[in-house]
Amino acid sequence: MPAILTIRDLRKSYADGFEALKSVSLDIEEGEILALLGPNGAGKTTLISTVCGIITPTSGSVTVGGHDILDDFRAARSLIGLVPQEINLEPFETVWNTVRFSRGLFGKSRNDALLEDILRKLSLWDKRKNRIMELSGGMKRRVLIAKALSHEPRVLFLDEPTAGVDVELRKDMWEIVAELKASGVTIILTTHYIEEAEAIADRVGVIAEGKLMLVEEKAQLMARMGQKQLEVQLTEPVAVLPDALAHHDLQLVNGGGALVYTYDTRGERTGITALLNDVAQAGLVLADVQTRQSSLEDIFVGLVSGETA
Ligand SMILES: Nc1ncnc2c1ncn2[C@@H]1O[C@H](COP(=O)(O)OP(=O)(O)OP(=O)(O)O)[C@@H](O)[C@H]1O
Repeated sequence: MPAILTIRDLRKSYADGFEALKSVSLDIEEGEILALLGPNGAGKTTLISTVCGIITPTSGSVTVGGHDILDDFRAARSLIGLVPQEINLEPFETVWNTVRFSRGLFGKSRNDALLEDILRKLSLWDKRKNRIMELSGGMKRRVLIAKALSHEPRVLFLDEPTAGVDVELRKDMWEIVAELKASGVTIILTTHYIEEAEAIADRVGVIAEGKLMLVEEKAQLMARMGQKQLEVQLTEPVAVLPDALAHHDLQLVNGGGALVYTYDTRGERTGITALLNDVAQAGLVLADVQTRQSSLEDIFVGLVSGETA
């Protein structure tokens, strides 16, 4: 799949000198869902706002569908839909007018059938004549999505779509995102919720202190999550790994005082029994054993705290 969005060496320093983005590079493929995870203040909104032309980058480049966001702003921006974090709707306007005006702002010709389709998909059709002020918080969030889709963007940014919403609405949002993907829209969403990234993303990016620390297929991250480590502490340290243990995936740690064995919990066999037999055969005596499972949360916390996961 070709990249629909290309971000190269993007940097943003705010007027007070604060460096909110430090050389971010990223390619986003057409039709994928990318979740950007990061703690408060990591730079997620700055990244999205820069791509959407709300913030001017200090350096670097961004292209959307081949259009540069600075040199060819209108063409680039017309391919993007943005669902912001804050609800920024006109309270006295009706749902229908809100969505219709938004399409008009992008200079697109009137297309009531398309808007009807969008509102129906978002379960807002029955509310089309209601004023925004008469809607629940969850419905307002749906209107934000309808508004962002009104000019038929190919890339949709959702900035923390489920922050502060109840569990039911969160699940609804996930379904909406899945349907949008099925209709061919590329989706980039920011979130604090690791389970949200697990539930809906094809790829997961972790951003911390303005840097993109990792971008990886969710399936690969999940495979990493499936890994467990067994640490075998020895009564007497050894200088080198005995030959009899060479065929096991082992690391000697703690100055030779412990062996770390990494295994896949999803495999049919973990290999632990064979390993412990071989350890005994090699004449090593166990003082203690413990296991540790790495999760996406471990990986995330390790990355954002500057430690390796
Ligand atoms: N206009 C500004 N001037 C100076 N610093 C700013 C400005 N806007 C944002 N920042 C700083 O840039 C950093 C990144 O902010 P940003 O809003 O991009 O983070 P975020 O990852 O979206 O956070 P959150 O998850 O809390 O929404 C923060 O330290 C923030 O204080």
